[in-house]
Amino acid sequence: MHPNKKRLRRSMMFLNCQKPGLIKDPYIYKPDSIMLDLEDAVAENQKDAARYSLFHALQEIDYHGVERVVRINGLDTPHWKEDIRVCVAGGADTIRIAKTETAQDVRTVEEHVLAAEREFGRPEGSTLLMAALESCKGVLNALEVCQSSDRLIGIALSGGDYTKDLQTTITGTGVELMGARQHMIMAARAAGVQCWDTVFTNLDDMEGFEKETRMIKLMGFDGKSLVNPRQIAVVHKVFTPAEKEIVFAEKVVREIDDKKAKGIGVFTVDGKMIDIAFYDGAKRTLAMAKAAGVYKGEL
Ligand SMILES: CC(C)(COP(=O)(O)OP(=O)(O)OC[C@H]1O[C@@H](n2cnc3c(N)ncnc32)[C@H](O)[C@@H]1OP(=O)(O)O)[C@@H](O)C(=O)NCCC(=O)NCCSC(=O)C[C@@](O)(CC(=O)O)C(=O)O
Ligand SMILES: [Mg+2]
Repeated sequence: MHPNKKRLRRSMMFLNCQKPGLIKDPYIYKPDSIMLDLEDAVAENQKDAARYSLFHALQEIDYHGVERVVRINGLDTPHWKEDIRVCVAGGADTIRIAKTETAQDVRTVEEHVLAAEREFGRPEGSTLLMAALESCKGVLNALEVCQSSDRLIGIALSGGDYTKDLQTTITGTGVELMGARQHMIMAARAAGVQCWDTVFTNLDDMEGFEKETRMIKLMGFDGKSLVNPRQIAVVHKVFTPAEKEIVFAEKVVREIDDKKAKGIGVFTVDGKMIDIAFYDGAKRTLAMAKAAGVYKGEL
C-alpha cells in the first residue's frame, strides 16, 4: 500500500491556482492538505495561466510536508487531460477528480495518470487519487467509486454542486445533505477508504461551522474540505482526540489486553461496560492522536 494512503486528513483547504498570492505559502496555516484548484475557482479563460502557476509552485515551493492535492477539471471538459499531465509533471501528491460519477471515471483518470508518470519519469503508482461526488448519480455510485482503484484514498462530498443537482439549496441545517453524508460514509467504510465532508462557505458564521464540524465528526467523517485558513483551527480542535479521550483509550486497550489474558470478556473501565468491541475504536483514537502529534505513547 502507498505509505500516504491513510495519512491524517482532517483539514483540506482549497486555494485558487489563479492567485499566486494564495498558493505561495499556505503551509503557514498548517492544514493537513491543501487543494490547489484548477476547476471552478479558476475562470474559463485563465486555465492555462493557472496550470502554469501550479507547475512552478509544485516544482519550487517547499510546502513543509503539507499534502499537495490538485483539483482537476471534470471529465466533461476539454481541460482534464492537460491538468493531469501538469499535476504529474509537477509532482503533485494527490489528484482530486471533480464531479466524479462512476468507477469508470476514476479508472479513466488512472490510465492518464499512469501514462503521465511514464512520460515524466515519476514512479508508477506514486500519484494518489480522491473523488469528489457532486451529483445524485455520483453519490448513489459511492461504493463502486470507492472500490475503483488502488490509488483512491477516499471520496469527498461537494455540497454546492450536489444540492444544485438535487434541486434544493444549502440551508445550514444539514437536512438536505443528510442522506448523501450517511450514504457516503457507509460506502467509504465498507471499502476501507477515507471520507470528507463538503465546504462551509459562510465565513462569518464560525459558530455554525463548529456545530457542523462536530456533527460530521460524530457521523464518522475523516475531515472536511475548507475554503479559508480561519476554519483550520476549529477542524483540528474537533478532530484531534482530547487528553481525557486519550487517557481513557489507553486504559481500554491495556484493560482489554490484561483481561483477555485472564480469560475475562466483559468488565468496566471508569464505570463503563467494556468488551472486545471497544478495542479497535480505542486503538483508532490513539493512532489519530499520534498522527496529530498529541500522543507519544507506545499503544
Ligand atoms: C473565500 C475567500 C475569497 C475569502 O477571502 P478573504 O481574503 O476575504 O479572506 P480572509 O479571511 O480575509 O483572508 C485572510 C488571509 O488568509 C488568506 N487566505 C484566504 N483564503 C485562503 C485560502 N483558501 N488559502 C490560503 N490563504 C487564504 C488571505 O489571502 C489573507 O491573507 P493576508 O492578506 O496575507 O492576511 C478566500 O478564502 C478563498 O479564495 N478561498 C478559497 C475559495 C476556493 O478555492 N473555492 C473553490 C472551492 S469550493 C467549490 O468549488 C465548491 C465545491 O466544489 C466544493 C467541494 O468540492 O467540496 C462544491 O461543489 O461544493
Ligand atoms: Mg463543485
